Amino acid sequence: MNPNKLKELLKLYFIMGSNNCFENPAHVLTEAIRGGISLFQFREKGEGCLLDGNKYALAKELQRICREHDIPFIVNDDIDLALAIDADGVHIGQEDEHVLSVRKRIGDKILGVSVHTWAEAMAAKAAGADYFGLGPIFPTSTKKDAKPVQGLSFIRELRNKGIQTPIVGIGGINQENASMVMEAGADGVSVITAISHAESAFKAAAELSKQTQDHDR
Ligand SMILES: Nc1nc(C(F)(F)F)ncc1COP(=O)(O)OP(=O)(O)O
Ligand SMILES: [Mg+2]
Repeated sequence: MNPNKLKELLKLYFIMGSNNCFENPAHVLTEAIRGGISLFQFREKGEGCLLDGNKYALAKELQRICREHDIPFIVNDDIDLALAIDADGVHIGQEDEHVLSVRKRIGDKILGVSVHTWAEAMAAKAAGADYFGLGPIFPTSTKKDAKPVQGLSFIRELRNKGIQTPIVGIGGINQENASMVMEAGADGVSVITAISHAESAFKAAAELSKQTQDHDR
């Protein structure tokens, strides 16, 4: 995908699974879209997550909502599911299937990779990653096996070294700190609980969307 188009999509990247929600995930996603998210990742993982047919059914339901509103649908980790439902892309981490083999399997779908070091970023770039997920930027309780909090330094390091690859920050990002992540050089922020646990997913997304505008570098 064209990097500039992808940078626009990464502005407000909502990530959610059924176990991140107190209420109906389809309703939360619909409200988040109404509030202004630009990209969605289906991440059905961790304690109490759906499996097999139930996971597939929820993926199809949320994908339908995204398609109705022209929001690309990304699948976390599960390449088989992504291919089965013709998702718009996948996101993988360092412990998931290797970037090279995933790229071969998904063709020109969007491929996001979590990177935590210069070496991981260069390897992912060389293997065909379309964007980097950098984090955890701030402390997070969502991902139980998250790596140490890295703050904004790694975003700044990549930009100072002239890396233009689309970058989205992740981990503990909310309405209070989203602007800082953009000012450090990220093209967007990804959030889970800042929207999925909000009183109003619509208002939370709208506020975050405001914070991520007007930071064109
Ligand atoms: N899911 C993610 N999405 C992003 C995105 F860039 F999309 F914001 N960045 C990072 C992660 C974390 O990916 P990973 O390290 O494989 O852990 P998990 O599979 O538990 O999410
Ligand atoms: Mg993963």
